[in-house]
Amino acid sequence: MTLLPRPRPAVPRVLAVAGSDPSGGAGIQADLKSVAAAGGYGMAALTALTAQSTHGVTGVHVPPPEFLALQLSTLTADVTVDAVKIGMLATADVADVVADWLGALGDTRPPVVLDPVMVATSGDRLLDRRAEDAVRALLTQADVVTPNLPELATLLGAPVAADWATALDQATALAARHRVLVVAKGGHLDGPLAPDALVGPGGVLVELTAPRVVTTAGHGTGCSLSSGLATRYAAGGDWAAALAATKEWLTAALRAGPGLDVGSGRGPVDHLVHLRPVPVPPTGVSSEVSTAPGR
Ligand SMILES: Nc1ncnc2c1ncn2[C@@H]1O[C@H](COP(=O)(O)OP(=O)(O)OP(=O)(O)O)[C@@H](O)[C@H]1O
Ligand SMILES: Cc1ncc(COP(=O)(O)O)c(N)n1
Repeated sequence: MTLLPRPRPAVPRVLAVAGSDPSGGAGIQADLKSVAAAGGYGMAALTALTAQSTHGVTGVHVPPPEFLALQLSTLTADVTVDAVKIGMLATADVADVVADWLGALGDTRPPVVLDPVMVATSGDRLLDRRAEDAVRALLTQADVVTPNLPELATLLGAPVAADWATALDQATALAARHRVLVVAKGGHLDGPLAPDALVGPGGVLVELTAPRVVTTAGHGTGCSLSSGLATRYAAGGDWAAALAATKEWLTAALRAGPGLDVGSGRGPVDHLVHLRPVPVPPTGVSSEVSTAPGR
């Protein structure tokens, strides 16, 4: 669907449709900080509550899906939403509510970044296995999808990529199948670099490489990347530029995470690193724009 042109707001109003992480590292708590760090105004409609610490998830509570529908309709009857980030969806019924809401907006729907959260890094499931088809169906209503490597493999129905070249091939196949832009993320690979790429049906549009940060404080990087991307796109209207700026910020936030001293497990990144009194050193992120016609 071709979306109606939208004005570029000075302060984008960005809605996260996602789950709650009381430890503040992932989920809507991370989204709100990430949106603020990118200069946006953050809003949140909760899909699910988790009981969670830096050590993992001990419980998930999903409120009635109709209540999510009410959150979404009440909010959007009043507030203009400049971009949407979708995170944890928990169940097929919840995913269907989001699909119905987006469908009803038609060509007035805002740009959508879908982070297809399936399993927390701690290994705990955040999406019912039976809901995978419902998340796949949502791809047609997203502008960009930001799967990690296991999520990319699940969405495609392929084995998990063990190297970056395979990840890029899988991202291209997913982009072509669903006519969506894909951010391939190399956070789960080993090696000295953490590559990401914006990929269209014709291949890589832009590839970004950061030195891998050696840290235990990497909780919520996926949530933070997707909401930062949605916010910067709403402000600037350019996915590649939005991804590059978000990667730069996230790399600095990852480096600064241990300084927060939150929990004894996998701690959060410092979303607000640029507000700290210590100057942020150069991150070493480099980007390479492809000449291939990606989309
Ligand atoms: N150790 C690291 N050093 C630098 N960047 C990283 C590191 N780990 C992850 N990233 C970056 O963080 C973002 C999220 O990547 P990742 O592949 O970890 O996604 P994810 O699994 O969805 O995140 P999460 O762990 O929050 O679920 C990407 O931009 C990735 O390159
Ligand atoms: C509510 C919620 N949403 C998303 C994640 C994924 O983040 P991570 O993979 O870093 O655990 C999470 N742990 N909790």
